[in-house]
Amino acid sequence: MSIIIFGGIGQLGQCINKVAKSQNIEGIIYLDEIEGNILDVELLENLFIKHKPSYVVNCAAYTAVDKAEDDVDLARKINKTGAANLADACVAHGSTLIHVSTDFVFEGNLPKALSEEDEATPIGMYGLTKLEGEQDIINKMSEFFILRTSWLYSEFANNFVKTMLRLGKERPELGIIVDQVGTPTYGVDLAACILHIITTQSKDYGLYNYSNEGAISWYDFAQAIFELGEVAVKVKPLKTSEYPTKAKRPAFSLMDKTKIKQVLGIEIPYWRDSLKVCMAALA
Ligand SMILES: NC(=O)C1=CN([C@@H]2O[C@H](COP(=O)(O)OP(=O)(O)OC[C@H]3O[C@@H](n4cnc5c(N)ncnc54)[C@H](OP(=O)(O)O)[C@@H]3O)[C@@H](O)[C@H]2O)C=CC1
Ligand SMILES: Cc1cn([C@H]2C[C@H](O)[C@@H](COP(=O)(O)OP(=O)(O)O[C@H]3O[C@@H](C)C(=O)[C@@H](O)[C@H]3O)O2)c(=O)[nH]c1=O
Repeated sequence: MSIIIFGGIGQLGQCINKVAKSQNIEGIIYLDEIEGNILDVELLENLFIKHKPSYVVNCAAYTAVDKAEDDVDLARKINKTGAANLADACVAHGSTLIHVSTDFVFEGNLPKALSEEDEATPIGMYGLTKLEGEQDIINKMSEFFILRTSWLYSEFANNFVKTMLRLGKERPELGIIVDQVGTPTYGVDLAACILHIITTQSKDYGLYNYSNEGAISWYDFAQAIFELGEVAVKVKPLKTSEYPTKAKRPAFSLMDKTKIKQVLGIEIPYWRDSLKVCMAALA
């Protein structure tokens, strides 16, 4: 069985590589943004002819949330058109698409865990273009899994955990937003979920939420990182209004994972347990 990972050297791509190696899963091709440019339709056609993938995993994305506000055209090309190109190629070649999306498709103004049925009304261009990508996939094909995840971190690439560890060592005090609540997701856990879908050859296609368990603020997350990493930095809780950013972010984007647990039989670790695993990998 051949599996292609687009965005294969990004954060999640590297997590999939780690888990696949530990599970001795073979036949996975990891492509970077040049050899697997999801905007190049002819390149995609040739890749699909050559590799005949049973599964295609789309980890490729424009993920710079603030920059996307000014760089909408490129964000839309990668997050919408790129996803649509992969959907077209998957339909033409009979491949199943596993696509990764985000909690930032939600406005985040409701004090409840958001299900797959809840309306998505993004408040930033990153979230909007990711939602457009989801919609194109849903309109073009039926054999897809879309996994919405949130606050992704790992020992690989750039993420909040690694930023905090760096800043915590450089500065005596940090101000961290306390009124944005959601759930961190350890990329290795999400990678295991993706590989579970592939190895079980599930046919329960559709849209699913996946994050770790629990609900915390960015402030809580930073405190836990510093505690587990034994970094002695003072952390000050800030309101969103005290930490202005170009893009608006959801205030409450906790996602309900009932569907993925019940339908796909996925077991989800608690966020702090997974953070400990990541911190050990970083040590
Ligand atoms: N990071 C997070 O906090 C979260 C991420 N997600 C989603 O999870 C998925 C994986 O994210 P993550 O691994 O963290 O993201 P990364 O930014 O680490 O990886 C994305 C990869 O896509 C590559 N890429 C960019 N443009 C193209 C292109 N045209 N063709 C092929 N590849 C391209 C990037 O290459 P290069 O760097 O060279 O541009 C990068 O390697 C994404 O869909 C993201 O939206 C969801 C929630 C949270
Ligand atoms: C660095 C820093 C960030 N923050 C805040 C800003 C923001 O609200 C929050 C997280 O900041 P970051 O810029 O690291 O993360 P951000 O890019 O907003 O993270 C998002 O990325 C995209 C790709 C997603 O899909 C989302 O699920 C989410 O993970 O922490 C502080 O309060 N203080 C700080 O010193």
